[in-house]
Amino acid sequence: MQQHLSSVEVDADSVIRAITPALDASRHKGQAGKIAVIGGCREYTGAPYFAAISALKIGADLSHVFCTKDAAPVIKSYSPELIVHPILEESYSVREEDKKIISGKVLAEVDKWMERFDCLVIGPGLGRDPFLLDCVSEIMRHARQSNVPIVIDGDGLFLVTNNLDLVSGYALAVLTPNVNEYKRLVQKVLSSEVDDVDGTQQLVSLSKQIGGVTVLKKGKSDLISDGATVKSVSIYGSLRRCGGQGDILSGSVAVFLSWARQAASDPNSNLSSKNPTVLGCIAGSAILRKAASLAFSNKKRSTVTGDIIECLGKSVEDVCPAC
Ligand SMILES: NC(=O)C1=CN([C@@H]2O[C@H](COP(=O)(O)OP(=O)(O)OC[C@H]3O[C@@H](n4cnc5c(N)ncnc54)[C@H](OP(=O)(O)O)[C@@H]3O)[C@@H](O)[C@H]2O)[C@@H](O)CC1
Ligand SMILES: Nc1ncnc2c1ncn2[C@@H]1O[C@H](COP(=O)(O)OP(=O)(O)OP(=O)(O)O)[C@@H](O)[C@H]1O
Ligand SMILES: [Mg+2]
Repeated sequence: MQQHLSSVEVDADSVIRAITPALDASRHKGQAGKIAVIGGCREYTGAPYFAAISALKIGADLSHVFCTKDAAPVIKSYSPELIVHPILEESYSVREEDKKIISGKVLAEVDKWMERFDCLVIGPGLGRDPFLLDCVSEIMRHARQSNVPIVIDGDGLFLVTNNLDLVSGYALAVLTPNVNEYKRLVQKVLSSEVDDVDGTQQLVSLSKQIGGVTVLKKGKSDLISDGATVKSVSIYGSLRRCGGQGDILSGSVAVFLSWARQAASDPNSNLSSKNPTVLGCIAGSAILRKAASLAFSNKKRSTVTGDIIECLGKSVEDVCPAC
């Protein structure tokens, strides 16, 4: 009989404690993380907001959003905490002959900031406009050249699934597919259907086939693989499946991934042999689930994504007290 590969449930609290930086009076603004979300268009303004504000609520210092011109005032009005750049354009607002100039301008705007970012989150509420996605492909290429980690979610996964070279072999890329997004990835990369019997082995194959990119497959348990191992996070979350929880997750993974890289660079740390993208996924998933559980215990059926975001701080504090 064929042996099935099983995932290992991780001690997520230990990971969170190992990578979360201590709050220290000598640290300056920015050291706890500068995150940028590339997303937000005419239809979706909630998703990029959820991802960006979650990064701040977990403990990042600065959170930017690069979105379309018409999404920007809406996102700004949700929160003064976010730095919002109204730079992306959709096809409907661009003449064919202006596309080259405009995409050059978009790229120049993002490039001004690129090297300062600790992580990009690409895709929450991005939409699927072809011109916009072409610009975002260029942004991804530049992020990769600058060694900036990227978390790819939502419509970013639509883009990447159809252009695997954008991430293939990039060790600092994380894909966070939901059930649908995973199905499309498996079909494209492995030319097969999702294996419900030996899903763990299939996840490893998927990650390997994209050159060791870390994949966080969302579901009842979140499964994380970089092609070498499979870790599982099954901490109880909530019974509510309101939209936006994946967006929280993407912002959360971005912060913890940045912290994991920072922690591993300390010569006294024993994290240097661990993959920071995997550590970031473990911590991000666990904190979202803990926050969802706290929110659900208060709000039950009326729990919405904003309630979960309000519990992110406590879910970090319970594991890693600030002082
Ligand atoms: N407030 C906002 O601005 C938000 C904006 N968002 C943004 O929307 C964009 C598109 O992302 P997405 O997630 O809606 O697209 P996709 O994955 O194709 O799902 C579409 C449909 O698939 C189904 N379905 C889903 N899960 C399933 C499951 N487990 N098992 C079975 N079926 C399942 C379900 O369809 P139904 O049940 O109606 O048939 C679902 O409605 C993207 O940019 C994202 O960031 C969101 O982040 C939410 C908050
Ligand atoms: N069946 C489930 N049981 C428990 N938790 C789940 C389940 N499905 C998803 N989750 C939790 O919700 C989080 C978001 O997963 P989900 O599949 O809703 O993402 P999504 O569809 O991308 O969300 P979004 O609406 O933000 O786009 C996961 O990380 C996981 O913690
Ligand atoms: Mg999603």
